[in-house]
Parts: sequence; C-alpha cells; structure tokens
Amino acid sequence: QDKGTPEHIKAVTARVDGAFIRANAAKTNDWPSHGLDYAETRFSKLDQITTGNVRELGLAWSYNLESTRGVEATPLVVDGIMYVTASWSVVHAIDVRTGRKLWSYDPQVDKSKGFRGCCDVVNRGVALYQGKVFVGAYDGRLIALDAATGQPVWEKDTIVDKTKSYTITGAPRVFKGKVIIGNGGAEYGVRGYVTAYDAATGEQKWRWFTVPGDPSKPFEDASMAKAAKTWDPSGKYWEAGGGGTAWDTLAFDPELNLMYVGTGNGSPWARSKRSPKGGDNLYLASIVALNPDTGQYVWHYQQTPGDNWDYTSTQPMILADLKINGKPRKVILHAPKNGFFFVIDRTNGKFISAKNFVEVNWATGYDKKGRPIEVAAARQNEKPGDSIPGPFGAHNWHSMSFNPQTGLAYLPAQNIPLSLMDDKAWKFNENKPARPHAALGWNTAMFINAEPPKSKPMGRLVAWDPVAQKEAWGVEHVSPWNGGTLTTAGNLVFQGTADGRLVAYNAKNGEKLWETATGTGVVAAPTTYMVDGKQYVSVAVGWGGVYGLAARATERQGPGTVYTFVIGGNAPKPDFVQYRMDKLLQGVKYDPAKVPEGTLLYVSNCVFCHGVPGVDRGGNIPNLGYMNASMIENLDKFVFKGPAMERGMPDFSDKLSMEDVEKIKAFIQGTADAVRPK
Ligand SMILES: O=C(O)c1cc(C(=O)O)c2c(n1)C(=O)C(=O)c1cc(C(=O)O)[nH]c1-2
Ligand SMILES: [Ca+2]
Repeated sequence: QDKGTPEHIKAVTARVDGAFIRANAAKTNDWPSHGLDYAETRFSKLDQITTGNVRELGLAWSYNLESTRGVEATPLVVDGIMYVTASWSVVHAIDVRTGRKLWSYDPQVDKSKGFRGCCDVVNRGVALYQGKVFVGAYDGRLIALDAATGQPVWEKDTIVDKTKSYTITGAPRVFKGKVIIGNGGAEYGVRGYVTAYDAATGEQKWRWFTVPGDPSKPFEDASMAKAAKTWDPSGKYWEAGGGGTAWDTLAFDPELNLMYVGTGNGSPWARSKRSPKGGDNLYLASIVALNPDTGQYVWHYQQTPGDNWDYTSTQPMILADLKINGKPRKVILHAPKNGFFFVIDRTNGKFISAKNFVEVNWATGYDKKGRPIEVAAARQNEKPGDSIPGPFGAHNWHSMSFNPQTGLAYLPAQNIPLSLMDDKAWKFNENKPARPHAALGWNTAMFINAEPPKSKPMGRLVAWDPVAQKEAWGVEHVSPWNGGTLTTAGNLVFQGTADGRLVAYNAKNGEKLWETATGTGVVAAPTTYMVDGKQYVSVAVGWGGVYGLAARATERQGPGTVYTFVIGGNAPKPDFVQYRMDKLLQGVKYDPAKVPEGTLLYVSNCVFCHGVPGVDRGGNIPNLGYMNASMIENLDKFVFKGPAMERGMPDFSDKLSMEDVEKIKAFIQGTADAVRPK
C-alpha cells in the first residue's frame, strides 16, 4: 500500500484506540496522544538516537505552518502521518516521509474575538481516535475531523455561557471512547468545567464543574455542595465565576479507572474579593480525580488553598511508579505554577511530598498533611510587592517529561518578575483605567506592576529527582519561557529555548551534546517516533504564549514551522526572518500633562499585548515604542476598527474616546522619551 494516500491514512488512524495507545506505550514507535501515553510521561523508549550519535542529527525537512502567533502544539504521529496545530487552532496533517502537506483545516475562528483569551491565540494540539482528529477551537468549539481528509465530521460548542469569555487552548484527550476537554477564561470571570463527548458522535456524556455555582440553585453534584462550604457567599463568588478553569493538563490511569484534572486559578485572583471571609475555595488550584465513565468526583488534593496569586495547577501532570522509602508507590508528579514539586499518591490523592524547585516567597514549605506553610505577608497586598513565583508561574503549561532510567523529571522553570497589589475598589466587569486589561474583560481584582518588580528574570532547565525532592542538575538559559521537554531511552533530553535553539542534553548529567538554530523562540515540546525503521525528532516552533506576546529573546521572528530531524539529515534550513523593529519612537507631538492618565489607560487596554513602550522590545505583537511615528500619530485609525483586527487586534470603538487615544499617545511617546539614552 502506498504511504500517505487517504487509504493508508484511513487504515493507520482507524487503529488508534485505547488498546493501541496502551500497546504503543511498550515500544513507543508512534506518538499517538498528547503526552505520548496515558501517563503523559513524554519518555520515549526509542534508542536509535543516543548520546553517542545525537551530534549527527540533521534536518530531514521543515514545514511552514503559516502562522505568526504562538505555536504550542505537540505533534502526534502514527505510521509517519503527523497532526499538529498552529495558532488560531488551525490543524495541519503532514506526511513525515516527504515533509509535505496532506491537508489543513482552519476552523475560521473570529479573529476580532482574540482578546477573549488571556494568553495568545494558541493551541496545544489534537487528539486522535478511531480515524478522527479532535481539535478544540479557540472560540470553544470541539471539532472532529476525518483523519484522512480533514473534513469535519461533528462539531460541538463546549461553552455554557456565550456572554462570558471562555476559550479552548488545550489539547483534547480521548479516554475510553470519550473526548475530554476543559476551557480557559479564569482571568475574565468564568466558572471552570470539563466535558466529555462521545468520540464517534459528539454526544455529550458528562460535565464536571470545578467550582460551585450560585448556592440559591441546586448544586450539580455532591462535590459542588462540599466545595461550596469552602467559599464565602458574601463575596457572591458565582457572579465572577470563581475560576478553576481546566485549560491544559489531563491524564488517565486505566488500571485505577481514574482520570486526573489539573484546575486553575481563582477568578478574580484576589481571594479578599472572591471570598471575603477566606476559605480554601475548592477545587481551585487542585488535582482532582474523576471517574472517566461518569465524570463523578472521586478525590482531590488542593495545592494552593485559597489561591491569591493566579497559581494554576493546570501544569502538565505525569503518572509514574516510584519506590519511596522502599515501597512502590503509584504517584502523580506535578510542578504547578506555585513553585513546588509535588509527589501525590494517585490511588487516593494523599500527599507524599513537596519541595520548592525555585525560590518562592509565598510559603516556606508544606506540612505533613500537605498544607502549605504560608508566609503571612504574601496575602497582605496593601502595597505592591513581587509575587515569587508571579502569575506567569515558576513553571507554566510547557510540557514536563519523566525518564524512569534516570529517575528524573525535566521541566522548564522560571521567574518572570511581577508585582501585585489588591484592588480594593474592584467590582465585577467594571472597566476602569489602571485595572489590568479591564477594557478587554479581565477581572483580577489586583493591580499588576503598580510599582516595578524587583526580582530578576530567570529561565532554567531543571532535572528534578522526585524521590529525593532535589535538583539533580540544571542548565541556566538566557531568558524565561523556554520550551517543553522530551526524554528518551537514548539517555537524552530535548528542549527548545526562548533564544531560538533546539538542544539535546545527556539525561543523566545535563551535558550539552547537540544544538540547532530554529529561527525563532521555541515554546512547544518535541516528539520522537519511528517511520520505516528510522527514529525522527520533530518540534513545532512559533514564539508566543502569554510571555511571548510582548517579549522575546531572539532577533528573528516566525513563521510557525515544524522541524523534523533524523540522523544524517541534510535538508536546507528555511530562510530565517529578521525581526522588524523601527528605531525608538520619536517626534509624536503630545501634551506631557496627559501622560499620567495615558499610563492608566494603557494598563487597562494595551499593556499585556504590546508591553511597555521602549522598555519591552516586542514579541509576536509589536512594541509601540518602536513604531514609525506616523503610526502612533494615527493611532485612532488602528484602535477603532483598524486593519490589525484581521490579525487579532480588538476593536476599541466602545472602550476608548478620541480624547483617551490622545492620552495613550502621550504615554507612548512620553515613555519612549523618558527611556531614550541621553
Ligand atoms: O485561567 C485561565 O483560564 C487560563 C487560561 C490560559 C490558556 O487557556 O491559555 C492560560 C492561563 N490561564 C494562565 O494563567 C497562563 O499563565 C497561561 C499561559 C498560557 C500560554 O499559552 O502561554 N496560557 C495561559
Ligand atoms: Ca489563569
């Protein structure tokens, strides 16, 4: 049979089901699900590429994803058929044998609604099951495609309330014939949940909410009634949704018949506003075990009780079997945003251990019962102070991997400095200058960087020993926001970096063995798989995600590209594109008296995408301090139904007046002038 024909694709993808995914885990010849296997280990048993020959790795082909925003997807591959997503949830099917496009599918997300997600218009990849490819579109639709042709088979809107800013950025998983997906939106005032759909028909099978709703209405299930006792109703938490969005990690243990959900931060961030009398606010920032057949709650472990810092627990979980104190234990390994590395018993949710893998200033450790020992000052946000880790997390969605041969987990750790302070006057959905992105629907109830943060940015590849709870080795990077990791039986760790390289390390000791330039920063994780007896390594590259909107660590820019490497590969690299940036803005006429008000408007409308003018240097969205003066002089033409709307810029017609635009112009030019070297 010819490979890459619709008949071949149909035959090989039809085989992918639960039994296939479990059988594949023994040899890992294919990469059929997001984290490689149900345990999400990202540990490949392939060992053709080793510490001995990795230096001979070369490019087999590159593929242009034709996207300019963040690319966060892990490519799936079965028998040389690759499925990967670009920004705006566009799916590409690629023939690994030739590097050519088989088909692509664009769900046609309305780009004027890009602002309804906090953190770039990203997508972390697809799921594959019985001849179908499943993608969560940014606007909340879950779409099943024919794996051979890319034609839609069914489509479901996963969103419970279309007036709220719900999105999907995560990769669906298929457990026992059901497609599972969660949503994003906890910066906007939403209530989190996960939903299961029949893979064949799209029929909804169950839905589990992560936080309680309005207590005057019946609770959906016993877990919600239990959770409601940990929320103060005087805060009317249900009006701002409560949060807890499960926007990324899911895992499955078929023996225990449990699936695991990592839940997100509180909405709003400030607990004093969400739940004024305190409380743990279940099930925020938790790992929750559900019955995959029914969606019924089984147990939970809350990592950050009463979250107050955007400490999501949505970071990738790994199921591992470890020997702890001489006893074999079935555990979950987890390094959420809050900076602690957790080992949890996955049979019952009992805490085993936690240790900080970076410097933190909100807790000194965890007690025996698994409660954090908080630093009191961390909740007293009367004055701006660095939250360490900050809302970008000590570790974000970037995939972790675990190698049972070395016993080490590999994760990109970081510090991205931000200061926080309570917003005492916050009201739900009230758009006021100085409230972070309030014009776009954000509801943090906190001011961000009202004073500049004092901590230092940091990015580090950490090899963590989860039994000893300590770092075995680490590699310092030049910037935070580095890519997810892959580890292999060839004793290797692969990681892409913010400064535009794909690097291979010795998994035991961190020695750098190989690297190649990728043209732009890498945030996604690599995969590896066999095709016709040869081991390949692929990575989808495209600088972005929340930190990549306004900052960068390379002088090169997009487009989103898939690179595939093989021993002896010698295909030419595509031309790298130089980052286009004008000189520091000069000559826009403005009234200096307008700068202070312009500053506050900039915070409530512009800052997370465009960064601080002349201070940040632009990411996948340009910095306004380095524009041509005529663009800033004509700023109104860009903010009111402007030409960038088709690239995802919001329309500010009902948010800003002409007078506001004048103030913002004053802030942009004033800031550029203030930072200009004398
Ligand atoms: O609370 C949420 O619902 C939510 C959603 C998302 C998302 O869907 O991408 C992110 C976050 N929070 C978040 O806190 C965060 O740091 C983040 C980074 C990214 C990214 O893709 O780079 N997404 C998200
Ligand atoms: Ca969040």
